[in-house]
Amino acid sequence: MSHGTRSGGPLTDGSVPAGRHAVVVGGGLAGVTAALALADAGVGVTLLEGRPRLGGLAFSFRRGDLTVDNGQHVYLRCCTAYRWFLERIDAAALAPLQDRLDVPVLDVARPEGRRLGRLRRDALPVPLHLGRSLATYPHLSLADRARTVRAALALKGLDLTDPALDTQDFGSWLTAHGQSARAVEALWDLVGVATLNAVADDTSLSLAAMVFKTGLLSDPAAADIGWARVPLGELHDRLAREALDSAGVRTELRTRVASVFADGNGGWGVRVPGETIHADTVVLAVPQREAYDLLPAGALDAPERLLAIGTAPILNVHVVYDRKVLARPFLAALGTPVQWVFDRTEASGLKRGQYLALSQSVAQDDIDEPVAALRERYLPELERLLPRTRDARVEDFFVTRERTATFAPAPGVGRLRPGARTKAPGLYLAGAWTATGWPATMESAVRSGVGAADAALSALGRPRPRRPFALEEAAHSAFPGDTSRTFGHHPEETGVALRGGPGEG
Ligand SMILES: Cc1cc2nc3c(=O)[nH]c(=O)nc-3n(C[C@H](O)[C@H](O)[C@H](O)COP(=O)(O)OP(=O)(O)OC[C@H]3O[C@@H](n4cnc5c(N)ncnc54)[C@H](O)[C@@H]3O)c2cc1C
Repeated sequence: MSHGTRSGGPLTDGSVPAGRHAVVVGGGLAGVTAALALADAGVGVTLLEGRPRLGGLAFSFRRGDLTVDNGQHVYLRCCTAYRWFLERIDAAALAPLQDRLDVPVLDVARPEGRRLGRLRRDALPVPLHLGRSLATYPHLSLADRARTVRAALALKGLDLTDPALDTQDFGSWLTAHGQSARAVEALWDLVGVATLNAVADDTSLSLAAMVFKTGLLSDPAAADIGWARVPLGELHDRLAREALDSAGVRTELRTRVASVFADGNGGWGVRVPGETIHADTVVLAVPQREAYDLLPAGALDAPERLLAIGTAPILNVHVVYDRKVLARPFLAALGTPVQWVFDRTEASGLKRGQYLALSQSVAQDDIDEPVAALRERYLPELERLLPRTRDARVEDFFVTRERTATFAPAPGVGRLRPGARTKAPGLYLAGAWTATGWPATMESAVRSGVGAADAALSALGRPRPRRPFALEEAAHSAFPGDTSRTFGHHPEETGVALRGGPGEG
């Protein structure tokens, strides 16, 4: 960037009208969303990202001829905000959803040998849509299956607006509702570990109930799984950048923000190396620790709470075989340290053989292990899981480590997560870790970006869209009284004019 002092926004002639400049700090999904939402509403936006790419925690890199994702990412049909985001950047076709939820679950630790089960849905109303699948799920005893249905119905009855839920842990609740250790392993943690990045004992009942209610007990199609058939960078970096460019957002990569300060004229100064950018609105869409460092004094009542939000690691183990060893696009595993295995061959550009990525959540035990130790641990496990690997040659083996992949969804985390508004006028927070009601997901990141943009537009007095943005309705139905959310206050005031949003037409 050049040196000097200037206003944010598209700086072609420096004549952007006052009251319409926003700087968004952080080019992850939250920041890109906030920038798009503000620009779509007519605000001049500068997006500042410290790294040489957009996409934050969901990105790709090159390794020889392969394009590798730092971690396998999936989303569900109920992720309405992330689905909007995909549409907005013209990428929905590149990350399609299953027609119907169908998860192969392979147990390799049964005395009688390997056994494949499936979690899938029928076209029946909730909760019958899962009835047949649960009734025939071979990884649970008959008694466990019956008790699972009873617990699911009890979960469905929980009031997500009850703050007491966040003080309890999901594991104790499951035990109190008759769930055996096996039911937790083969069902509740199978889903929960992948979506929450914590085992039931370490998870807030509030967040767990939100995930299971929204994903499995709201709409029959809610848990249909979607994932990118191209590298994540194609979506979150290249196509996001194209959308930002055509919306008129000025995007600066490799531009790390050093501080944010009140400029004395009712606006904000944003310091980057060699320069200060002035703006009326600043959205901090950075991780919680960085937000803590950048927040001016007095912007939050208890900023130290941000530092109390824990983090949790995810490890991805990448193995390239010289031949095809897995016939399905993905599977979940039981009775082995391997959790979920995805076929990445096509997305990575591999021309010969097969490339598998093992997505290992709750990876505290593995995250600092040397590659050699991980190789020794996981290759034999893959031989147990996928017999065809026994004759295959390993062409490449490497790992990607994300030590702070998500915030830890521990009991009590709910009261630590701030909303989009701060006490400082014109300064907003976004990020998957803010108070969206969702665990640390792409959905939470996009929702937070919409929430921050919405709060900013409301304060700027920007015209509201005729129709409330559909996310608002979706959020209300999931969290009817969640006052920590930052979508607007009343229907005609809510939502951001997001092009291509499902409520438009
Ligand atoms: C391995 C892995 C697997 C995952 N799997 C899934 C999944 O299957 N499904 C799912 O929904 N979610 C998944 N997630 C979570 C999901 O990726 C995140 O929740 C989401 O991407 C967070 O987006 P964000 O914008 O809130 O934050 P981030 O992605 O952290 O973005 C913050 C950005 O701010 C930038 N920044 C920080 N400080 C500054 C500064 N001072 N100046 C300028 N820029 C700055 C950072 O460089 C970064 O780009 C996974 C995450 C990981 C790591």
